[in-house]
Amino acid sequence: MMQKNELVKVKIEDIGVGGEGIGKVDGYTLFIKDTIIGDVVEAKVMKAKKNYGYARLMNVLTPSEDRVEEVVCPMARKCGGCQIQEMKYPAQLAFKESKVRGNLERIGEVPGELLDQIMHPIVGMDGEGMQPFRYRNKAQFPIGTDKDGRVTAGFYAGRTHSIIGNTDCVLGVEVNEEILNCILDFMEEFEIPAYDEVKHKGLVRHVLLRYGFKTDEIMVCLVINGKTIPHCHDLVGRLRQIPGMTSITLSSNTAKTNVIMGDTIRLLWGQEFITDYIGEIKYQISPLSFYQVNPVQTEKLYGLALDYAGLTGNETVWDLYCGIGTISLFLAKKAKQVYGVEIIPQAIDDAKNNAKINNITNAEFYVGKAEEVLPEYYKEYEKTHNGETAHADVIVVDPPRKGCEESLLQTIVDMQPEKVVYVSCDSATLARDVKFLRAKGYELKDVTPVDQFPHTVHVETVVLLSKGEVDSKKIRVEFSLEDMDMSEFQDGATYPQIKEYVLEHTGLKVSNLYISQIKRKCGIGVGKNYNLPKSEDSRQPQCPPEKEKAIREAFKYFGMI
Ligand SMILES: C[S@@+](CC[C@H](N)C(=O)[O-])C[C@H]1O[C@@H](n2cnc3c(N)ncnc32)[C@H](O)[C@@H]1O
Repeated sequence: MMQKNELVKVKIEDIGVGGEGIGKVDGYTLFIKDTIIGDVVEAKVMKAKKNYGYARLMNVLTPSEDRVEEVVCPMARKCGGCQIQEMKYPAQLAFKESKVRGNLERIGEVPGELLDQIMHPIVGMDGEGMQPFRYRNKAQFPIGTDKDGRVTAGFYAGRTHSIIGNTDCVLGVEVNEEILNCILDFMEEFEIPAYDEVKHKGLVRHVLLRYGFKTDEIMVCLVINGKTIPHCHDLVGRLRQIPGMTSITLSSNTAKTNVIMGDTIRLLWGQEFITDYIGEIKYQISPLSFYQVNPVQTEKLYGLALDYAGLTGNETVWDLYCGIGTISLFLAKKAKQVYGVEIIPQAIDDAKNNAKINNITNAEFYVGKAEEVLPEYYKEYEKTHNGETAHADVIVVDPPRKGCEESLLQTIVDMQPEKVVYVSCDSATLARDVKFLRAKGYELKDVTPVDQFPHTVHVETVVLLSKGEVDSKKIRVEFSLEDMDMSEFQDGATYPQIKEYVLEHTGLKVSNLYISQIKRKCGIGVGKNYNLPKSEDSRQPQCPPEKEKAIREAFKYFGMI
């Protein structure tokens, strides 16, 4: 075990979830902030536990060859928003790719040989060797007072309430700085106080900025500890001079809370939303809407999801955790019907509205928890359709970091879609869920990481799973729609009628397969290939005697025998 204040020399081998470099000294693990893979550093142990500890970087003894010569944002270390800005971009991508692969192997128990075949290189931002900045379409700056008593905008210094002034975050668009300076000058001039988190006093708390990359529309929303802002007309007059200004609003948040936005939005000028596009789909984005922050990479991510879904226009698709329907609407253009499920009612309102403005009529949206809505729909469908299971061709999930609940994954398996497309922002929970789906017979077919958040440790991944030998206990029966038995139209009762009769009179559930087997036995014609196995080695389950008896009773009742 290390001792506090001990000076150690460490080679950094990995990056932790919080962005700290990780190195080992005689088997003892140390986490050291502001280091990157390949650095050899001198560090001082600050906190020592039994098997691991935290150390402070004292000197970079030998810099990693992946270190950038000059860090673009001088605030990067203090701010903590960009954990790996000191790493060259290609090295960031390599790190993220190996993180996804490592989690799939370790947590997901996906064999390395399989990943060699199905995992594609990470999709980074364009430009070989470039350092991608200015990719975020959304920024939220806290407003406070600096030590000289001047109003300032910036970010909170780690674990404190004090704001370090920085009006130009290099991940955001350049116009943000002009807007913030305009607001700060206005506040200075009219002596409008910034909010003080500790005293719960003052007025202006945060400024939310959004920018439409395809439309150049700008949104400004001031979050205030009150209902109005004095000299509001003056502020609006200044802000609307900025080219692209489209929406100026106030959000009232008078609660003593860390939550940034208040519940109500008041329009000051323009309209309450800005418009932007992902691909050809138009989205109206209001201050409270969830919208992906990196539109360039989002288009690539959704393009992959669409590609993996392999739609031809005949499919029924579920988009679970659909937010404002971004993926749903992307897929709706190529599917027969899309159902979206999302927990936040406001997001579903946005989704419905977005469907409307794009003239999309084959997308329906439900508010609720995916793990409740889908299983309930499945059970209800079975009840009202005589034991038939609800059908889905493709199920897309894009859950938050914690991944999907097991009950939801089980319902997905029960529904047996041909394809499951999993979009994930946490490869550890993705790996856990992939393990579950593979154990239930789904095959992992493709894995592609996408870098949505350059300079941070986060990485998105999209994977495709296909229906394989689902549930090894059941024997696979293959048949297609073309083989469907049409003879029922000549022979008295339909399959659902027979099923209903059997269920009502005996409480037994019988399948189409069993009905067709007994029809054959009774010499009632069935379609030529109906339920005959396609491959030589397929074996069909045989109808048990009590079900045969019940089916024969139904045939008698319908005058078929
Ligand atoms: C990673 S976002 C994906 C949103 C959307 N697919 C997109 O790309 O814009 C996850 C979404 O899941 C929603 N959510 C969280 N828990 C949920 C649950 N249990 N059931 C349904 N939606 C949930 C969140 O509100 C959020 O909109």
